[in-house]
Amino acid sequence: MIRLNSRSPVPDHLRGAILALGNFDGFHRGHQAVVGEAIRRAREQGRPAIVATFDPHPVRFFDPEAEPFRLTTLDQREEFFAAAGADAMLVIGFDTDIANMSAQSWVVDGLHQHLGAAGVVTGEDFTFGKARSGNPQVLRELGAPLGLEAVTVGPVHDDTGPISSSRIREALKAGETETATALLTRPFAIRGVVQHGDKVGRTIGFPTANLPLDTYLRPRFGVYAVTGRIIGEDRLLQGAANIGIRPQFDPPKELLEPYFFDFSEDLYGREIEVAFHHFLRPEAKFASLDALIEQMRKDCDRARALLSPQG
Ligand SMILES: Cc1cc2nc3c(=O)[nH]c(=O)nc-3n(C[C@H](O)[C@H](O)[C@H](O)COP(=O)(O)O)c2cc1C
Ligand SMILES: Nc1ncnc2c1ncn2[C@@H]1O[C@H](COP(=O)(O)OP(=O)(O)O)[C@@H](O)[C@H]1O
Repeated sequence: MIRLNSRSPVPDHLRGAILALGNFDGFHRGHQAVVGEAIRRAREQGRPAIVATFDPHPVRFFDPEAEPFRLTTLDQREEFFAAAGADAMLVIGFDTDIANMSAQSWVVDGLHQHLGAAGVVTGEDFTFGKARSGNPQVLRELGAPLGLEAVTVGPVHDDTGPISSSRIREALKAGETETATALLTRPFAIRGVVQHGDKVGRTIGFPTANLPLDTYLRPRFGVYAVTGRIIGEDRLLQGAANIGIRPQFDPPKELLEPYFFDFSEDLYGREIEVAFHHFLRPEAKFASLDALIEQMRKDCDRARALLSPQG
């Protein structure tokens, strides 16, 4: 998919697009409805469909020390937008200039002149521009004279209420993985490049591919039944993973460490994605290494059972 940058010119064939405007970090059911509506309108009108996203996330720009909260990386979002049928992703590089842009300038200079957009679809609560002065009504009023149609899509609800990224974050922090999966329509997944670790895993019969957590939201620390895939390959691996500080080992380090079943390849330097299916237990420090190994065997048995079609 074509990746546009808010600073570079837009190729001619992508002008006149319908833009889904938002951040879409989790790409949860609510985000999917907004993006889906933009793509549906684009197809109907024979126009290209572009999906916007911010990088860095505005919250991180305003508060660089904020606790990590991301549900996806840019690469993960790009895959979701492409699968939904978008023609391009517009990455809005959030910086001081963007933060200080008025709502008027967003619409006239950004959406109309820079992008040449014919329509824009947002959620009902989308705000933009300096001091969040822009909202869907402002978008409609400023857009109308420019031939820019602004449409909103209401929140998607389930039995508990509107689906939101904060509900997903709370569920993941509580270890309620299955709830997060339902809201996202897929399991929460961490993607990264496999690093070298302490090489202890192989000596205890459980080699684990070490992944940094970066700015990803920290789900409840502990052991999970996971699936994994190597980016660029079709195979789906199954496994058990520890995410946390590994209290059994010194020094404590925040890591995601999946052990994949029936697998023995070298993964160093490869990009992999680990999806969280079921929380098994909190991470712990055991009386001995043998006690940990015994527990890891049980974890793997449970993970296999849960991940099997009958589980
Ligand atoms: C299923 C599973 C469960 C684990 N449980 C724990 C645990 O409860 N406590 C802990 O300190 N390490 C636990 N680990 C171990 C670490 O994640 C990791 O294997 C260890 O730090 C050695 O990894 P390294 O050689 O890759 O650095 C677990 C690993 C797996 C695969
Ligand atoms: N089944 C497996 N699951 C995870 N990693 C595996 C597996 N088999 C082989 N590996 C390889 O072994 C490495 C992990 O071995 P380990 O002894 O834990 O070393 P490190 O401490 O460097 O992670 C992984 O990065 C990967 O390259």
